[in-house]
Amino acid sequence: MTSDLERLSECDSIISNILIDAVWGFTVVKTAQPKLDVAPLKDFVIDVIAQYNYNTHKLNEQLLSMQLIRDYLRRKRIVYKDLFKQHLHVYSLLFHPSTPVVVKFNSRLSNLTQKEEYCLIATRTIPKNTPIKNCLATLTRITAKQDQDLTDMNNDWSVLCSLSTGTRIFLGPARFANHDCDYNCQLERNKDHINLVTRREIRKGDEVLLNYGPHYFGDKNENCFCQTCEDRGDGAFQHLNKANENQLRTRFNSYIRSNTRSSTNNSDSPKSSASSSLTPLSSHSSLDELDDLLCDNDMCTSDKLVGEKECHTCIVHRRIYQNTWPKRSRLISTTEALKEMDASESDSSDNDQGSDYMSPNIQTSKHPHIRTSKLESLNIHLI
Ligand SMILES: C[S@@+](CC[C@H](N)C(=O)[O-])C[C@H]1O[C@@H](n2cnc3c(N)ncnc32)[C@H](O)[C@@H]1O
Repeated sequence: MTSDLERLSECDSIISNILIDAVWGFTVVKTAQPKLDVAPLKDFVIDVIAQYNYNTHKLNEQLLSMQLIRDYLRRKRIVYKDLFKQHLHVYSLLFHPSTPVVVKFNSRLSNLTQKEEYCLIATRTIPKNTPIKNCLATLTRITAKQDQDLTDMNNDWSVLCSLSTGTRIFLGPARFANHDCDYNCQLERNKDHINLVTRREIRKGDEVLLNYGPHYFGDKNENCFCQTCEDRGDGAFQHLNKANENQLRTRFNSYIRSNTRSSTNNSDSPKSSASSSLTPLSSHSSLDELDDLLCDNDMCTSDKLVGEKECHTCIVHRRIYQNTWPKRSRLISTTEALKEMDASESDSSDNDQGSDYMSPNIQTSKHPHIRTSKLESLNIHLI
């Protein structure tokens, strides 16, 4: 019988493959994990996200109506279909214009672990003690045997948390939070999901970081590669200095091997081109600098013009949000724009969207009957 964990991990792989890998050109789903052939559909997926990113329910409807997904779900039991829909929603929320984090490639950690590592980066400042909006995970209980198997497999998408109710695993976008001994977030459970909640203010450009526990990376985290350990000469850095980076890698890899029953597959090794072409995240020294960058890919810096020189991340981001990375605009229908106008007239205090909705490019020529000046004041991009 299929367990909760097997169902959730399959959903997570299929959905990550569609909504992260196909869209951004990443490889968060490794070769051994289940996936569908979404490559031919990636433009369709990006277009659908561009059209419905502000309305997650509609976005899900559109994604679920894709033939590939319908064919895939047709063979599945109802319990799986329901889980898939719920988990799809959790991932679709990442694209909402009000979501304050993005999944990014992390070249620093990839260089150290010699695996392809991703992370969560804040795209705006998030105050202390605040749940990170739309960055959730789904919890599932696991048995002691599954716990052991996952530890043996050193599964990247899993962080185990021993709660009073037993061992559980969380899957969903929050799983991209890496560990740092000086973490800025913690997991908190709400009714259906778990949230990442800030322990201190997280500033725009900062990585969202969790504490996986004191012995996740070996005894007293002696194999931890976090920035804090590097700064303090602790964890994996305690006996070695920067000149011994190769030793560090060898040490981490032998730690991985000693915890791995089945051998890791080829896709676990970092993309050589990606790791060399990406600027380490720590290079964002000032907050304002992030506004000037198109993204954290050094092929795409502020001294280059937008357009043909944009990198893949920027091109896709612009297609989805009509804006430069990491700014998000809304792309909504005229009906909805009018509804928003009425709503804003009746409730001018609703400022939830803040200054992150930035789209001055209202296509008024297509919609001459719309009250343009009001729409402009709402910063709404019409379709
Ligand atoms: C839950 S995942 C976090 C997301 C992961 N970077 C990814 O791309 O899927 C846990 C994995 O991230 C990496 N990782 C996270 N924090 C780390 C740290 N402080 N030191 C070493 N590896 C870390 C390890 O490869 C670990 O197995």
